[in-house]
Amino acid sequence: MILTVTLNPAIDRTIEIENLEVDKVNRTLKVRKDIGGKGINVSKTILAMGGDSLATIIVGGPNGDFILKEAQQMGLKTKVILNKGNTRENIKIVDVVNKTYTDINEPGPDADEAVEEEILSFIGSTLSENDFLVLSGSSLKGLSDDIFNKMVEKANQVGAYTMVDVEGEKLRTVIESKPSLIKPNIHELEALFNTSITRIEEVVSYAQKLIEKGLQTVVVSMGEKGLLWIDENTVYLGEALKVDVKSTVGAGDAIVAGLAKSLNEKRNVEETLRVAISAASCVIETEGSKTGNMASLNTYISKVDIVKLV
Ligand SMILES: Nc1ncnc2c1ncn2[C@@H]1O[C@H](COP(=O)(O)OP(=O)(O)OP(=O)(O)O)[C@@H](O)[C@H]1O
Ligand SMILES: O=P(O)(O)OC[C@@]1(O)O[C@H](CO)[C@@H](O)[C@@H]1O
Repeated sequence: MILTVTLNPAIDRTIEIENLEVDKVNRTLKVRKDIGGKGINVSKTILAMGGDSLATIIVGGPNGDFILKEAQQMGLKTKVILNKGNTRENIKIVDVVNKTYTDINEPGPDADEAVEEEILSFIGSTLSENDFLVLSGSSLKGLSDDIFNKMVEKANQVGAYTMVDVEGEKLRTVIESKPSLIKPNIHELEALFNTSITRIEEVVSYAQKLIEKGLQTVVVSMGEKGLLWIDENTVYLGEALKVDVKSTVGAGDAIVAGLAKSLNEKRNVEETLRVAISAASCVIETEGSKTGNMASLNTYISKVDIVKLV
């Protein structure tokens, strides 16, 4: 089983604009609303690929109701933890002329006192060996600073595989709990080491420092430059496909979805990277954070180039 966790889901409001200008009145071309938050996107993409997962979500208020209704309509399996505060709405501005993608994310509501205990006990009682726990996205105010560590530790206790896609201090902290795999993008890796990275050799060398701390695998996504897989013995580069980018929202989540689904099916690294990159290509060809249309998935899988560097 793949269990995703979204502590801070969102309604993603995607606004298309021609030539976005700050300090001016801008008129929209199109607006759409999707249910989002990184773990929800991972579950949506797994479902679109014909896979199965359980999405654990903390929701509340009218926005929470909207998310539950949409999730049910799309056939997403959910474990719902109710919170009093209204779930957030995030703005995604796509400038269709200049091809820029701007995110404005709300912090989300405060967590009720009971929520942390509820989520930890659910994870503890649900996961067993061979399961996958996928933790991604931001947290809620009111939850412990080391909430992600606590969730990883629950999974470690039963020998489940843990995948984490979080940023900033949360990433720095969660590494101490030794998740099986983390997926920073290159900017998150730079922030982690307080440096700037230009060459692939540097990405590999910083990722190897994390492997030395006890992680099994570090997957670094690098936008149109593709993806690096680094583990104790090997390094693979998966090259991105050239596609018509409609929205990059959820590209990283599609990578995580492809990794989780393929590793859960015990595919090898090369196959896993092919699936992950192909899923991301399908998602970025899709408007907003609508579920990616996976019609091209198999064609893309056969096109992705994987290079074994070590
Ligand atoms: N412009 C692009 N052209 C082709 N592929 C892309 C492009 N941008 C992203 N991708 C694909 O999506 C993957 C993930 O992208 P990226 O590294 O930007 O993730 P991220 O920063 O975690 O994404 P997110 O925007 O979801 O936070 C890349 O590894 C690549 O396969
Ligand atoms: O604020 P967070 O939790 O870091 O990110 C939330 C978010 O930007 O991530 C998804 C795309 O990856 C969107 O659906 C959502 O709005």
